[in-house]
Amino acid sequence: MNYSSKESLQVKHVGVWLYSNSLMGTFLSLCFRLQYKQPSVVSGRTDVATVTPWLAPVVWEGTFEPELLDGVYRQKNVSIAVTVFAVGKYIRFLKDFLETAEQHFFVGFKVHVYVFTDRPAELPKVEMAAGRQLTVHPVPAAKRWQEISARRMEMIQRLIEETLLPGTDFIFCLDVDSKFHGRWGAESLGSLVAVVHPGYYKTERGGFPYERRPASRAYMAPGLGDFYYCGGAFGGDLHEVRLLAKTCRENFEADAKEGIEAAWQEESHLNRYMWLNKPSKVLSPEFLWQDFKPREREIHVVRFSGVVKNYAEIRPN
Ligand SMILES: CC(=O)N[C@H]1[C@@H](OP(=O)(O)OP(=O)(O)OC[C@H]2O[C@@H](n3ccc(=O)[nH]c3=O)[C@H](O)[C@@H]2O)O[C@H](CO)[C@H](O)[C@@H]1O
Ligand SMILES: [Mn+2]
Repeated sequence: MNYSSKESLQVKHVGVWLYSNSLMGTFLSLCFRLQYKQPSVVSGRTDVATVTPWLAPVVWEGTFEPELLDGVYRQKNVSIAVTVFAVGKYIRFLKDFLETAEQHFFVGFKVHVYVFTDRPAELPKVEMAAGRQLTVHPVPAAKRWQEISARRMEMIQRLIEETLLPGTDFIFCLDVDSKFHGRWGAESLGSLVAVVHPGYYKTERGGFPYERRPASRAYMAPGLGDFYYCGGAFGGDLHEVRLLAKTCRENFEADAKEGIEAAWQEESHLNRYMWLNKPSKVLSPEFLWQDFKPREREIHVVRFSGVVKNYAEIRPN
């Protein structure tokens, strides 16, 4: 072909413009390297809902291309923080949690795990891949498990404000009494991310274990509610999660001053928050299953699951 000098200048300008646009650059370079199934707007999973009424994706196996997503976010060099609390006897769950995270959680990404524990001497030794690290934050022991679970919000808020901002892109806050069994990667990233609780994803909203006393700041009136989200896994970008943690913590403390503790502590406050501030991405119960529950038809992959435990033996009260 014979371009005139004017034409070739235009072609060059278009090229420069494309490559100066980082997102476009990402997609162009991915297109050259990646082979994946052609997306379709008329076929896909039909056994589950893949979008909420406020147009947030609901993430299920079969709704995303793992390689494509990893490629998009790896080029952005994103960093991910994880908080996990292992207070009292719950330190026993940490080894499996960390080992399985190495196998399945954001493999190949920059991951920094923050462990909050009163037993730093009992920290398990787990080898971590390059780009992954762990920091221990000592916390006091507690007399009541409700206190531990509720105090998490305060510590997450402080960690974000004092250590993570600015510099870290995303954070996930996870229960320790759980293991990873399958991929948990870039498909989970979003500004405010909630996980649908595995125990209530087919329940009518009237049956959700929300806080039902109007005196509590976690109150949910009958007839309201989207999904029942779990307290054992949530996340998002640092600003959104800071606001969530701060709000839940303030509401929890204001309730406590009036002698009221929500039915499921911070989980109740989180549910109230997510009702008022809709999550930008909803993760299906694949992202927090429970080992004691038989696998259901629509669960094609269990990514993360709570282990069976003897509450009376491991909790302080
Ligand atoms: C699947 C799920 O969503 N689980 C939620 C549910 O819990 P679970 O029954 O799974 O609660 P849990 O006993 O796992 O406690 C929540 C978390 O608090 C920490 N911990 C608790 C007790 C203790 O002695 N030491 C300690 O470190 C630990 O990280 C644990 O994973 O209800 C709790 C009530 O508030 C929380 O909302 C949990 O997130
Ligand atoms: Mn748990």
